[in-house]
Amino acid sequence: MVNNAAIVNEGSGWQRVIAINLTAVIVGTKLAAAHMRKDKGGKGGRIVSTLSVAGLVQSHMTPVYCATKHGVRAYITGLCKDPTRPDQGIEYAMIAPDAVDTPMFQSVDSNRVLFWDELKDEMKRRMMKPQAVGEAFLQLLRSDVINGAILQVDIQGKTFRHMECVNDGVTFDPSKAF
Ligand SMILES: NC(=O)C1=CN([C@@H]2O[C@H](COP(=O)(O)OP(=O)(O)OC[C@H]3O[C@@H](n4cnc5c(N)ncnc54)[C@H](O)[C@@H]3O)[C@@H](O)[C@H]2O)C=CC1
Ligand SMILES: CC/C=C\CC(=O)/C=C/C=C\C=C\C=C\[C@@H](O)[C@@H](O)C/C=C\CCC(=O)O
Repeated sequence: MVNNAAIVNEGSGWQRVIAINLTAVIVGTKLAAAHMRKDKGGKGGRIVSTLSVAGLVQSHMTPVYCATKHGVRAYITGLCKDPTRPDQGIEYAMIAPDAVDTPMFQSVDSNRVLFWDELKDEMKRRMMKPQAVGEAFLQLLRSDVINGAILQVDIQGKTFRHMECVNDGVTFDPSKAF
């Protein structure tokens, strides 16, 4: 199961950002986990949530959006560390891209993102094609164990992090995960 839907809007209507980016992730994850857990008759599985670099840093450009992505990281980290998780047979991981050339990015303007006029050139310089994120996603799924992984994707390449955001280089070491 993938939690991917999100919006960005720092203007009026910011409450909806919390509803979609954070509340809906919690609701969806609860529903999926209840269906998937092996100890309750399910088949187990993986739940991957699309974070953002905004879930790893604090940005004055998108403070509400950042708060939701940090919230997702905290929530998923908690599930990842649940001592009953191995019996449930569910793994949790996240992918954290930098700017990507999608309708979300293309629709950004100074009503939705703060300081956009000053920062847009820097963000556009860092922008990736969606394929880069798709390839990273597949790389994540090919790993034997993914519980605890955050795969950061940016124009420098890919970096695996563990839930505490310790940079461990490009190889995910499951022994350091939870
Ligand atoms: N585009 C970017 O620069 C970056 C995007 N992300 C994340 O990637 C994920 C995908 O975003 P993009 O593809 O860029 O955006 P997008 O705007 O192109 O796609 C978002 C999708 O979410 C859906 N959605 C929005 N609200 C919904 C709702 N209430 N119910 C059901 N579906 C809803 C939209 O219909 C759309 O298909 C998001 O979690 C976003 O935060 C992360 C880092 C950078
Ligand atoms: C604006 C694009 C909309 C949505 C995509 C998304 O996920 C939002 C990201 C928002 C903020 C990301 C900030 C990342 C910051 C760090 O990488 C800094 O090193 C970047 C330096 C300058 C950018 C401006 C800032 O930090 O506010």
